[in-house]
Amino acid sequence: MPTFELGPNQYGKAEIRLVHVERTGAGDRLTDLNVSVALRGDLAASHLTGDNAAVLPTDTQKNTVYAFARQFGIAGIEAFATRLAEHFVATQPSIHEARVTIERYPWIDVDSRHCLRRSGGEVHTATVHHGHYGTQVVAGVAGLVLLKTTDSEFHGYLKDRYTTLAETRDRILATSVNATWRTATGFTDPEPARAALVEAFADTYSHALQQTLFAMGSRVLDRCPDVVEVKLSLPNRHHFLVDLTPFGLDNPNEVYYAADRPYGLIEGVVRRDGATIPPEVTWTF
Ligand SMILES: O=c1[nH]c(=O)c2[nH]c(=O)[nH]c2[nH]1
Repeated sequence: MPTFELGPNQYGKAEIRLVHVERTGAGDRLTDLNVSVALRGDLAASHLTGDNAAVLPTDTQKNTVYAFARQFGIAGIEAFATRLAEHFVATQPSIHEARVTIERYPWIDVDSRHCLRRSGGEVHTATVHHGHYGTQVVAGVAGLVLLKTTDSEFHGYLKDRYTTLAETRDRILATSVNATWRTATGFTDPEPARAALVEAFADTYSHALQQTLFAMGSRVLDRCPDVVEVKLSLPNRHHFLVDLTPFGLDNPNEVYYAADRPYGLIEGVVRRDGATIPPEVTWTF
């Protein structure tokens, strides 16, 4: 009968998506992190016999990350990771080593108040349809990630027996803009359309992402006379306020869990009155 032994092992909560908003009078400061924790120590029994006496649950590790963000803020990712790693080793005798890895996603201020754009990842697109009908140019932008730390509400919606969503008068609104626009005349500079999308997202007080979508499309039509219609596909990147009350902490719109899926997907076309889509032009969102 062969015998086997347990080799090196570690465990922890990976990819804890934490968004921290420091609300200052001079504009909100956003920190967007992906935190992973790995712990090592006297953990053989949990693997060999199922005895969990030495196991600090990964769920607890996740809670600690959110609670520390509220209690201590996030001055820098090195300091935040060090505080967490030291905590796990100092407070749990069974844990001898901790590795905390943090990725920080950089954001750029769109205005001096509440709107930011995530840097990198944005793609500009162009699709040309050419045939007996002439040439149709569809230009666009994809992966343009925008976020407002406030000026967004969602309430007054339908409720049925399956509804659990709480109405909110103040939430984070974030999306990754996928937009295409069709011009009547062919080539056009995409920058004014892109700028109009960002500007409308920033300055529209939102009651729903649907309303923001229409405002964004309308702003493009307003600013770009040669654009006939705009198609928008806006994933609602949900940010859920973390309930810190079990840890004796309040959460005045400061610590959020950034969920990646599932997400709402709000899509629509905004066009000039009377604009017709040539049947030859097949839209792709
Ligand atoms: O802006 C929103 N539109 C919705 O249709 C919706 N549905 C939901 O659960 N949250 C939101 N937010």
